[in-house]
Amino acid sequence: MTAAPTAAPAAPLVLRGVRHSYGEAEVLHGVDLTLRGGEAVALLGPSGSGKTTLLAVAGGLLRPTSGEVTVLGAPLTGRRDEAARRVAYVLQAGSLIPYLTVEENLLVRRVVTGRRPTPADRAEARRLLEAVDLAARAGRYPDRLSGGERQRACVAQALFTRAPVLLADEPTASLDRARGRAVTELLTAHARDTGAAVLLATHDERALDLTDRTVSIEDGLLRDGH
Ligand SMILES: Nc1ncnc2c1ncn2[C@@H]1O[C@H](COP(=O)(O)OP(=O)(O)OP(=O)(O)O)[C@@H](O)[C@H]1O
Repeated sequence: MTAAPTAAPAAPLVLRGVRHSYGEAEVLHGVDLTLRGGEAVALLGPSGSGKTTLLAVAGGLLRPTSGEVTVLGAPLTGRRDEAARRVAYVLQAGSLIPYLTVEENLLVRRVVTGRRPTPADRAEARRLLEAVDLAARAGRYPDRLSGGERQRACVAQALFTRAPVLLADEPTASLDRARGRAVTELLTAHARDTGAAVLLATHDERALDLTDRTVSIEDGLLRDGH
Protein backbone atom coordinates (compact mmCIF):
# COMPACT_ATOMS: atom_id res chain seq x y z
CA MET A 1 0.00 0.00 0.00
CA THR A 2 1.37 3.41 -0.90
CA ALA A 3 1.27 6.22 1.64
CA ALA A 4 -1.57 8.64 1.10
CA PRO A 5 -0.44 12.09 -0.02
CA THR A 6 -0.66 14.74 2.68
CA ALA A 7 -4.31 15.74 2.74
CA ALA A 8 -5.17 19.36 2.09
CA PRO A 9 -7.12 20.88 4.99
CA ALA A 10 -10.85 20.31 4.61
CA ALA A 11 -12.79 23.28 3.25
CA PRO A 12 -14.89 25.09 5.88
CA LEU A 13 -18.13 24.36 4.05
CA VAL A 14 -18.95 21.87 1.31
CA LEU A 15 -22.39 21.08 -0.12
CA ARG A 16 -22.59 18.07 -2.44
CA GLY A 17 -25.65 17.26 -4.47
CA VAL A 18 -27.92 18.95 -1.95
CA ARG A 19 -31.62 18.64 -2.62
CA HIS A 20 -34.40 19.91 -0.41
CA SER A 21 -38.16 19.52 -0.66
CA TYR A 22 -40.98 21.07 1.32
CA GLY A 23 -43.55 18.28 1.13
CA GLU A 24 -43.83 17.36 -2.54
CA ALA A 25 -42.21 20.54 -3.81
CA GLU A 26 -38.47 20.31 -4.42
CA VAL A 27 -36.85 23.76 -4.09
CA LEU A 28 -33.11 22.83 -4.20
CA HIS A 29 -32.30 20.59 -7.12
CA GLY A 30 -28.78 19.30 -6.44
CA VAL A 31 -26.57 22.10 -5.19
CA ASP A 32 -22.77 21.76 -5.20
CA LEU A 33 -20.89 24.53 -3.45
CA THR A 34 -17.49 24.76 -1.75
CA LEU A 35 -16.45 27.70 0.41
CA ARG A 36 -12.75 28.15 1.09
CA GLY A 37 -11.37 29.65 4.26
CA GLY A 38 -10.91 33.41 4.05
CA GLU A 39 -13.43 34.04 1.28
CA ALA A 40 -16.70 35.93 1.36
CA VAL A 41 -19.18 34.70 -1.23
CA ALA A 42 -22.41 36.40 -2.22
CA LEU A 43 -25.36 34.14 -2.96
CA LEU A 44 -27.47 36.18 -5.35
CA GLY A 45 -30.95 35.28 -6.43
CA PRO A 46 -34.46 36.62 -6.78
CA SER A 47 -37.11 36.20 -4.12
CA GLY A 48 -38.20 32.58 -3.87
CA SER A 49 -35.12 31.18 -5.64
CA GLY A 50 -34.03 29.14 -2.60
CA LYS A 51 -31.45 31.31 -0.81
CA THR A 52 -32.93 30.97 2.68
CA THR A 53 -33.46 27.25 2.18
CA LEU A 54 -29.86 26.77 1.01
CA LEU A 55 -28.51 28.66 4.03
CA ALA A 56 -30.77 26.74 6.40
CA VAL A 57 -29.51 23.43 4.99
CA ALA A 58 -25.89 24.66 5.10
CA GLY A 59 -26.33 25.59 8.78
CA GLY A 60 -28.10 22.39 9.83
CA LEU A 61 -31.46 24.06 10.48
CA LEU A 62 -33.03 21.94 7.73
CA ARG A 63 -31.95 18.47 6.66
CA PRO A 64 -31.33 17.96 2.96
CA THR A 65 -33.67 15.47 1.32
CA SER A 66 -30.52 14.06 -0.27
CA GLY A 67 -26.89 15.04 -0.67
CA GLU A 68 -24.52 16.06 2.08
CA VAL A 69 -23.08 19.03 3.91
CA THR A 70 -19.69 18.99 5.62
CA VAL A 71 -18.14 21.59 7.90
CA LEU A 72 -14.33 21.37 8.04
CA GLY A 73 -14.69 17.82 6.79
CA ALA A 74 -17.22 16.72 9.42
CA PRO A 75 -20.71 15.70 8.28
CA LEU A 76 -23.51 18.03 9.32
CA THR A 77 -26.68 16.18 10.15
CA GLY A 78 -28.50 18.54 12.49
CA ARG A 79 -28.29 21.71 14.53
CA ARG A 80 -26.94 19.85 17.57
CA ASP A 81 -23.93 18.41 15.75
CA GLU A 82 -20.41 19.37 16.63
CA ALA A 83 -20.20 20.54 12.99
CA ALA A 84 -23.19 22.85 13.44
CA ARG A 85 -21.53 24.55 16.40
CA ARG A 86 -18.92 25.77 13.98
CA VAL A 87 -21.50 27.69 11.99
CA ALA A 88 -22.68 31.16 12.96
CA TYR A 89 -25.90 32.44 11.51
CA VAL A 90 -27.37 35.86 10.83
CA LEU A 91 -31.06 35.02 10.50
CA GLN A 92 -33.57 37.14 8.60
CA ALA A 93 -35.84 37.05 11.62
CA GLY A 94 -33.02 38.13 13.95
CA SER A 95 -31.62 36.25 16.89
CA LEU A 96 -31.51 38.72 19.76
CA ILE A 97 -32.69 37.64 23.19
CA PRO A 98 -35.18 40.31 24.30
CA TYR A 99 -34.25 40.43 27.98
CA LEU A 100 -30.53 40.95 27.35
CA THR A 101 -28.92 44.22 26.30
CA VAL A 102 -27.18 44.47 22.94
CA GLU A 103 -23.76 43.90 24.52
CA GLU A 104 -25.02 40.96 26.59
CA ASN A 105 -26.51 39.47 23.43
CA LEU A 106 -22.99 39.29 22.04
CA LEU A 107 -21.35 38.00 25.22
CA VAL A 108 -23.90 35.23 25.69
CA ARG A 109 -22.81 33.70 22.38
CA ARG A 110 -19.34 32.85 23.55
CA VAL A 111 -19.30 33.08 27.30
CA VAL A 112 -20.62 29.76 28.54
CA THR A 113 -22.79 29.50 31.62
CA GLY A 114 -20.83 29.94 34.79
CA ARG A 115 -17.97 31.87 33.26
CA ARG A 116 -17.89 35.62 33.64
CA PRO A 117 -16.95 37.66 30.58
CA THR A 118 -13.29 38.64 30.70
CA PRO A 119 -12.13 42.19 29.98
CA ALA A 120 -10.92 40.86 26.61
CA ASP A 121 -14.43 39.50 25.81
CA ARG A 122 -15.94 42.88 26.66
CA ALA A 123 -13.34 44.77 24.68
CA GLU A 124 -14.02 42.64 21.63
CA ALA A 125 -17.78 43.01 21.97
CA ARG A 126 -17.31 46.78 22.17
CA ARG A 127 -15.00 46.78 19.16
CA LEU A 128 -17.58 44.90 17.08
CA LEU A 129 -20.44 47.12 18.23
CA GLU A 130 -18.34 50.10 17.23
CA ALA A 131 -17.69 48.50 13.83
CA VAL A 132 -21.45 48.26 13.20
CA ASP A 133 -21.98 51.76 14.59
CA LEU A 134 -23.86 50.58 17.67
CA ALA A 135 -21.42 51.54 20.43
CA ALA A 136 -23.96 54.03 21.74
CA ARG A 137 -26.64 51.30 21.89
CA ALA A 138 -24.60 48.65 23.75
CA GLY A 139 -26.74 48.95 26.90
CA ARG A 140 -30.12 49.01 25.17
CA TYR A 141 -32.64 46.20 24.95
CA PRO A 142 -33.54 44.95 21.45
CA ASP A 143 -37.12 46.28 21.56
CA ARG A 144 -35.67 49.79 21.81
CA LEU A 145 -33.72 49.44 18.56
CA SER A 146 -34.74 50.21 14.99
CA GLY A 147 -34.98 47.34 12.48
CA GLY A 148 -31.65 48.31 10.93
CA GLU A 149 -29.99 48.54 14.35
CA ARG A 150 -31.28 45.09 15.25
CA GLN A 151 -29.92 43.73 11.99
CA ARG A 152 -26.49 45.25 12.67
CA ALA A 153 -26.53 43.85 16.22
CA CYS A 154 -27.18 40.38 14.75
CA VAL A 155 -24.18 40.79 12.45
CA ALA A 156 -21.95 41.79 15.39
CA GLN A 157 -23.30 38.83 17.35
CA ALA A 158 -22.40 36.37 14.58
CA LEU A 159 -18.90 37.86 14.19
CA PHE A 160 -18.35 37.63 17.93
CA THR A 161 -18.75 33.84 17.88
CA ARG A 162 -15.54 33.54 15.77
CA ALA A 163 -17.09 30.55 14.01
CA PRO A 164 -15.13 29.29 11.00
CA VAL A 165 -18.31 29.42 8.87
CA LEU A 166 -20.66 32.38 8.87
CA LEU A 167 -23.97 32.31 7.01
CA ALA A 168 -25.87 35.57 6.67
CA ASP A 169 -29.39 35.72 5.26
CA GLU A 170 -30.00 39.15 3.72
CA PRO A 171 -27.87 40.90 6.35
CA THR A 172 -28.30 44.26 4.65
CA ALA A 173 -32.04 44.07 3.91
CA SER A 174 -33.10 46.78 6.39
CA LEU A 175 -30.09 49.01 5.81
CA ASP A 176 -29.56 52.04 3.61
CA ARG A 177 -26.93 51.86 0.89
CA ALA A 178 -24.00 53.20 2.94
CA ARG A 179 -24.69 51.01 5.96
CA GLY A 180 -25.37 48.02 3.72
CA ARG A 181 -21.96 48.44 2.12
CA ALA A 182 -20.34 48.90 5.53
CA VAL A 183 -21.82 45.61 6.76
CA THR A 184 -20.79 43.77 3.59
CA GLU A 185 -17.29 45.21 3.97
CA LEU A 186 -17.18 44.09 7.58
CA LEU A 187 -18.20 40.53 6.65
CA THR A 188 -15.60 40.41 3.86
CA ALA A 189 -12.89 41.76 6.18
CA HIS A 190 -13.90 39.19 8.80
CA ALA A 191 -13.35 36.38 6.27
CA ARG A 192 -10.00 37.80 5.19
CA ASP A 193 -8.75 38.54 8.73
CA THR A 194 -9.92 35.40 10.54
CA GLY A 195 -9.85 32.83 7.73
CA ALA A 196 -13.59 32.18 8.16
CA ALA A 197 -15.76 31.31 5.17
CA VAL A 198 -18.67 33.71 4.77
CA LEU A 199 -21.76 33.12 2.64
CA LEU A 200 -24.19 35.98 2.40
CA ALA A 201 -27.53 35.71 0.67
CA THR A 202 -28.78 38.82 -1.04
CA HIS A 203 -30.96 40.01 -3.87
CA ASP A 204 -29.19 43.35 -3.82
CA GLU A 205 -26.54 43.62 -6.54
CA ARG A 206 -25.14 46.91 -5.24
CA ALA A 207 -22.57 45.47 -2.85
CA LEU A 208 -21.33 42.59 -5.02
CA ASP A 209 -18.08 44.37 -5.83
CA LEU A 210 -17.12 43.95 -2.16
CA THR A 211 -17.29 40.16 -1.93
CA ASP A 212 -14.67 37.82 -3.36
CA ARG A 213 -17.07 35.84 -5.52
CA THR A 214 -20.72 35.63 -6.46
CA VAL A 215 -22.76 32.51 -7.07
CA SER A 216 -26.23 32.91 -8.47
CA ILE A 217 -29.21 30.79 -7.64
CA GLU A 218 -32.25 30.50 -9.86
CA ASP A 219 -35.11 28.13 -9.21
CA GLY A 220 -33.01 26.05 -6.83
CA LEU A 221 -29.98 25.64 -9.11
CA LEU A 222 -26.61 27.37 -8.77
CA ARG A 223 -24.56 28.88 -11.48
CA ASP A 224 -21.18 30.49 -10.96
CA GLY A 225 -21.04 34.21 -11.28
CA HIS A 226 -18.00 36.45 -11.21
N1 LIG B 1 -41.65 26.30 5.00
C1 LIG B 1 -41.94 26.23 3.70
N2 LIG B 1 -42.88 25.41 3.24
C2 LIG B 1 -43.17 25.30 1.92
N3 LIG B 1 -42.52 25.99 0.97
C3 LIG B 1 -41.56 26.85 1.36
C4 LIG B 1 -41.22 27.00 2.74
N4 LIG B 1 -40.20 27.91 2.82
C5 LIG B 1 -39.95 28.30 1.57
N5 LIG B 1 -40.75 27.67 0.68
C6 LIG B 1 -40.73 27.80 -0.80
O1 LIG B 1 -39.44 27.44 -1.24
C7 LIG B 1 -39.00 28.30 -2.28
C8 LIG B 1 -37.67 28.91 -1.88
O2 LIG B 1 -37.89 29.76 -0.74
P1 LIG B 1 -36.70 30.50 -0.01
O3 LIG B 1 -37.25 31.18 1.19
O4 LIG B 1 -35.57 29.57 0.17
O5 LIG B 1 -36.29 31.60 -1.12
P2 LIG B 1 -35.42 32.93 -0.99
O6 LIG B 1 -34.59 32.99 -2.23
O7 LIG B 1 -34.72 32.97 0.30
O8 LIG B 1 -36.53 34.06 -1.02
P3 LIG B 1 -36.53 35.55 -0.34
O9 LIG B 1 -35.45 36.33 -1.06
O10 LIG B 1 -37.90 36.03 -0.66
O11 LIG B 1 -36.28 35.37 1.13
C9 LIG B 1 -40.11 29.30 -2.53
O12 LIG B 1 -40.88 28.85 -3.61
C10 LIG B 1 -40.91 29.24 -1.24
O13 LIG B 1 -42.27 29.54 -1.49
